[in-house]
Amino acid sequence: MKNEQNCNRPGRPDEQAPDGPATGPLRGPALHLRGVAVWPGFLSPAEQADLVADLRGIARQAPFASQVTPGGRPMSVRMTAAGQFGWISGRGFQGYAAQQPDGRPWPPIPARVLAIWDAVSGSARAPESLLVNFYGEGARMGLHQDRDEADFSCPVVSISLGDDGLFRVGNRERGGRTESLWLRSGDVVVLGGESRLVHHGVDRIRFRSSALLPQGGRINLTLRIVT
Ligand SMILES: O=C(O)CCC(=O)C(=O)O
Ligand SMILES: [Fe+2]
Repeated sequence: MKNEQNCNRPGRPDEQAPDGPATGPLRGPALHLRGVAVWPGFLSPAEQADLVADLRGIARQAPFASQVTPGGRPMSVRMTAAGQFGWISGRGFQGYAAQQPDGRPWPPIPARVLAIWDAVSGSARAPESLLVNFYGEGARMGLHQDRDEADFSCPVVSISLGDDGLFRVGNRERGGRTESLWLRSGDVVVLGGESRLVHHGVDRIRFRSSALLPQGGRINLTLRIVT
């Protein structure tokens, strides 16, 4: 169902003056890669550690699970979620789901994660879904669009934790040239406006390039409005 509200609110943070907005916790201007806004080092090491603690709480209530694509191929990332909607994928189906496979609700989105959305999204609506992807050694995510949400005026906010990940950005259409950038722990990315539907993916991680996660690996959090 299409929600009549949309996410536009005057003065998206990444369109404001280079020295930042008058209020709010934005730290430094964003870089832009094909319209994708990137805040390198948005989170301090202490803030990153706090988020990892929040994620441990989520994983206790909603364990990370391996999923297969609708075509039956195993995905290399392991996933969990928080908020009103998680993501379930298996042979012949994939989509947002209001419950875990065992029928339990997803845990709530941590306040510290909501605060990041408030700082960078420029969205008048609150996020409904936090997807948590864990990339172990060798994991990757192929080029795709995030297009299962109802309202593309709402951005997707992505937070990187742990090992470096090589993030590739293409075009709205399939194919064509792409550009890549290493995302590091604490970086925040916004796919919004013109860049909301660009193809993107993670080619590889640099396993054990960060000491944030004792077992190594990369965690990516995405915040989305689904309805
Ligand atoms: O891991 C990333 O940086 C991107 C993840 C992503 O594109 C997604 O979850 O849809
Ligand atoms: Fe994506």
